[in-house]
Amino acid sequence: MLSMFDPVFLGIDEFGAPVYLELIYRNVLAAGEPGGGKSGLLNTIAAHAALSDNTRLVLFDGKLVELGMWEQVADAFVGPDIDHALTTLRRLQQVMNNRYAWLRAHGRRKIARDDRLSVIVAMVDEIAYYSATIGTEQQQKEFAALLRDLVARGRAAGVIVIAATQRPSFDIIPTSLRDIFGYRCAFRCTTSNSSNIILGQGWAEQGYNANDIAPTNQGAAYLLAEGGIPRRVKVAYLTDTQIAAIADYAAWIRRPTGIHTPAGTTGIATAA
Ligand SMILES: Nc1ncnc2c1ncn2[C@@H]1O[C@H](COP(=O)(O)OP(=O)(O)OP(=O)(O)O)[C@@H](O)[C@H]1O
Repeated sequence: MLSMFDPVFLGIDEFGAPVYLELIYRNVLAAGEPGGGKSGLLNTIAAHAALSDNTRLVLFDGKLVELGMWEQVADAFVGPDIDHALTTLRRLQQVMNNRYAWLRAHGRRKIARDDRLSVIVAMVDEIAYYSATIGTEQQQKEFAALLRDLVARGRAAGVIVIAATQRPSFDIIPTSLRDIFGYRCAFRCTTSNSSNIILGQGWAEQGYNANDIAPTNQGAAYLLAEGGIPRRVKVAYLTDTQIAAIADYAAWIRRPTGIHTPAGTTGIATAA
């Protein structure tokens, strides 16, 4: 089986060579204008996660349909409900805290493949929906604070955050949040400033400008990995039929195994 400890196939670079991401111990921020291809990236990562051993998905999708096809393999699927989103994030925070207590007790700093602790992949499509659109201001602030905490502290505890937004502005992605994402992926942006908000100040002026991506080139993006130089990529795209087939197969390989008996019976056959 695949594992989240293995590199995740993302797509191809401008020379047609495959691009892989080491997602374990890292987070991904994807942003760009509507229709740029962010959901394609999320679905490609979700497919790897769904097919991965010992991996749990926690999905936040205000539109229901972007990540909806993975619901059957997700531990939690949060739709347009801020209370559900907050409860789920608080639970993730608790899991993260418990894991840090466990790591400390074992004199360790981060989880490893052999620990057999599950990797938790939390995906949010779209950040702004929960942090600026639904709910009260206090709920939105709590959502932003919990998400930031997961991004900042989750990595070593095996919690990976993949978050997307079509609003690359300072109110949705403040610099302090952006900078703690190990990978940033800028799909087509309407302005150079938006591109800089995703990748970092100054990249557009050096020629790495997501505003230059043609509107017809969906799935094309600049990918920046920690400390590197943005790289032009074309993200792999799964059609709805392919996603449905992968999700079905993932549900099958994740099915409960062993012998189950109906409630109230012993499961031992008795002579008539
Ligand atoms: N990598 C790709 N290769 C080819 N076509 C793509 C690719 N990514 C996206 N597309 C096309 O662009 C359309 C919009 O893509 P997608 O839904 O991923 O954009 P988005 O950025 O998530 O939009 P939104 O912000 O509205 O959710 C898709 O329906 C598909 O037709």
